[in-house]
Amino acid sequence: MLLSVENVSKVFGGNVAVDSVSFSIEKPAFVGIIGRSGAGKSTLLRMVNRLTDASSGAIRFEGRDVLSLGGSAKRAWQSDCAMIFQQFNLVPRMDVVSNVLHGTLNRHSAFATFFNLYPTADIHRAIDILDRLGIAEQAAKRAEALSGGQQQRVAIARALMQDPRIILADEPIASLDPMNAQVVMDALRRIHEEDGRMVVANLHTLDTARRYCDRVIGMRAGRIVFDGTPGQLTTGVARDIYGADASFSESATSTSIEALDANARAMMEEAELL
Ligand SMILES: Nc1ncnc2c1ncn2[C@@H]1O[C@H](COP(=O)(O)OP(=O)(O)OP(=O)(O)O)[C@@H](O)[C@H]1O
Repeated sequence: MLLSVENVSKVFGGNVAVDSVSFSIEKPAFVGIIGRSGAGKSTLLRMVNRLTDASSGAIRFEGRDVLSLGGSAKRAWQSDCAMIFQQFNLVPRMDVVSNVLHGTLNRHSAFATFFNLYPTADIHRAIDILDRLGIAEQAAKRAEALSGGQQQRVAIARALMQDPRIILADEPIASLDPMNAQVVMDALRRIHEEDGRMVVANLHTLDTARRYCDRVIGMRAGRIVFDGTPGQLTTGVARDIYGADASFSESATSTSIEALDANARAMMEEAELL
């Protein structure tokens, strides 16, 4: 068993954000977590990474309880499961390579980091990773000068600098247009396939989950209401996950260009604009 989440809950005040969630991942799969806003997806990922403390339950990686880790052991675990965020979380005014090198922060002294003194080998590695993601030519630019899709690839490069076993991606494409969303998802899928790293991604669109994931977990109001293959994720199941009524439209949760077009068309027809 690689990763196991056992009866994990998180309560904020009186609000149960994650309600006794259990699942396990046996091999380094590409797993998507879907559900409407507020379902508890972010909180769940943040508990795995130890950014948020769980209220109860256990999370084990290769049998080791990650919720009880402290100090350097906790930091080592956070290196093993790199997080990627919707808003990229780069340092905007800093150049791309330095942003990527920040991924090695845990390994260097505060002094070396403050003065941007990174070993040459790390700099070469950072550029190799950027090259692999198709953005090496952006290396010297400030992060803020890049497109959203490029910035998210810089964030992925920074994560890869940690050489993580798991990549936890919290809505990695929610801020991107469909074209950039595809580039970023393709990059994550390729990293998964070529390096054998586990990817667990919160996704807000069904079609992305169907297209990229080996397994999809559906959350509703803090609970897991679906856990299966993309093939088992029928429209009926999706309706249940999203808690939508009969007017539920798949294209409304889609990022694909065709589906968005179809959706816009339907809305315009409804408004009698066409
Ligand atoms: N730091 C916090 N303090 C209080 N309540 C919180 C906090 N973080 C999340 N919550 C609450 O926990 C619930 C689950 O939120 P969470 O962000 O995990 O959901 P989500 O499925 O990731 O949704 P979204 O896609 O909008 O981020 C929500 O009701 C939210 O308001």
